Amino acid sequence: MIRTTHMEVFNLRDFEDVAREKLDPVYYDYFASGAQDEVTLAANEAAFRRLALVPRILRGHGPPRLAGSVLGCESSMPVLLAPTAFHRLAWPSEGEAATARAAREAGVIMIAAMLSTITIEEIAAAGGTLWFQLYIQPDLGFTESLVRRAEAAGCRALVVTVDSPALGRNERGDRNDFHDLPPGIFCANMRGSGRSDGRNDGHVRQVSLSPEISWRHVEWLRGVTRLPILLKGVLHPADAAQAVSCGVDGLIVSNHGGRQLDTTPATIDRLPVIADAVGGQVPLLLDGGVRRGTDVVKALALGASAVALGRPVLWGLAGGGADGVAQVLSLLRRELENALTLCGADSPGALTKDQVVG
Ligand SMILES: Cc1cc2nc3c(=O)[nH]c(=O)nc-3n(C[C@H](O)[C@H](O)[C@H](O)COP(=O)(O)O)c2cc1C
Ligand SMILES: CCCCCCC(=O)C(=O)O
Repeated sequence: MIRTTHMEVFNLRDFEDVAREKLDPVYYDYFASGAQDEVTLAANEAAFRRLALVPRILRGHGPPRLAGSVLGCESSMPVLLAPTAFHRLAWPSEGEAATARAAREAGVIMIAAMLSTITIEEIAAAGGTLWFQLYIQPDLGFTESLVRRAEAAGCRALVVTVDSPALGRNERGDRNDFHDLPPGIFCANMRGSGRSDGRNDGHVRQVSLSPEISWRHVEWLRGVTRLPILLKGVLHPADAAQAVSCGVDGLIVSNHGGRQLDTTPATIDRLPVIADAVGGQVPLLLDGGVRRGTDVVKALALGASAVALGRPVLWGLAGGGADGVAQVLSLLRRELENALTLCGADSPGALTKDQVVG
């Protein structure tokens, strides 16, 4: 159990307090913040609190089974690690390698961020099942070289982030004048060769979040890889339907943890309309504000195959490296098991949408 001078952790929120105590305040703000007024950041958690769970009774079964698979990848519970950038700001010695080790030991899928601070090959050396998150770069030759590296490293799916035609306006970052990584920490995957402009020093300014990225690029990507492709950042049912028509294999209902367009709705509030639009043709995942086993249960009941965790993983990492992340995952697993049991469900698939009321 991670303990600091005056804190013990009993749940995922407690880890934020530990991390705040340990982190440089500028890095804490980078991890914790949302865009502008942070309306969406707050809405994600508030929406989970607003929804109520209706248990079913007298089901007479054993302990719930949490294990299952998503897009052919086994997972010990329906929880993935969402892609988050710059893990060496939280755990300088190892960064993403510590996160990957904890995910492997917990038997869950880690979505490695393109903007990791060690390379995808180094993460793969530490990790179990990995998916690779991609911001499609206008330099398609470079983008393809990243895809080939992810494939060669053994990544089992590509997660294309589509909510970032520009960077969200982060005022905590502006106030802290935090616009680049400190010396010695880089966007490690961006340092490789293969860029048509020859720039390869891994500085954040080399990353392009471009409004030119379109469905044409998704079609292009579909043609260059056989890996399953998920789009991350889908909130509109028409986009969800178009993604399925484009041959996309899965969707992540996400508002980037409230870091991109502020005042977008909470993800859990968008899940039902997206689930209706997709009609079970591809798996749906959800992230944003998942902090409790009951949150996971609500998302599963409303149509998600699994959820992804963003900040709590960073808090665990900052608190204790791989051990801290392991503890976050183990706390959530225990809560999920308990919540499923109390809901009368022997597995995630036994939940029904009428068990969530608004
Ligand atoms: C510090 C930080 C960095 C992030 N970096 C990325 C990233 O590089 N790529 C991406 O697609 N999403 C990124 N995200 C968004 C997460 O993948 C995820 O959507 C979000 O954190 C989920 O919300 P939660 O933090 O409330 O769990 C980042 C989020 C945070 C907090
Ligand atoms: C132009 C670099 C942007 C880094 C964004 C990483 C991210 O998605 C986030 O912080 O959120």
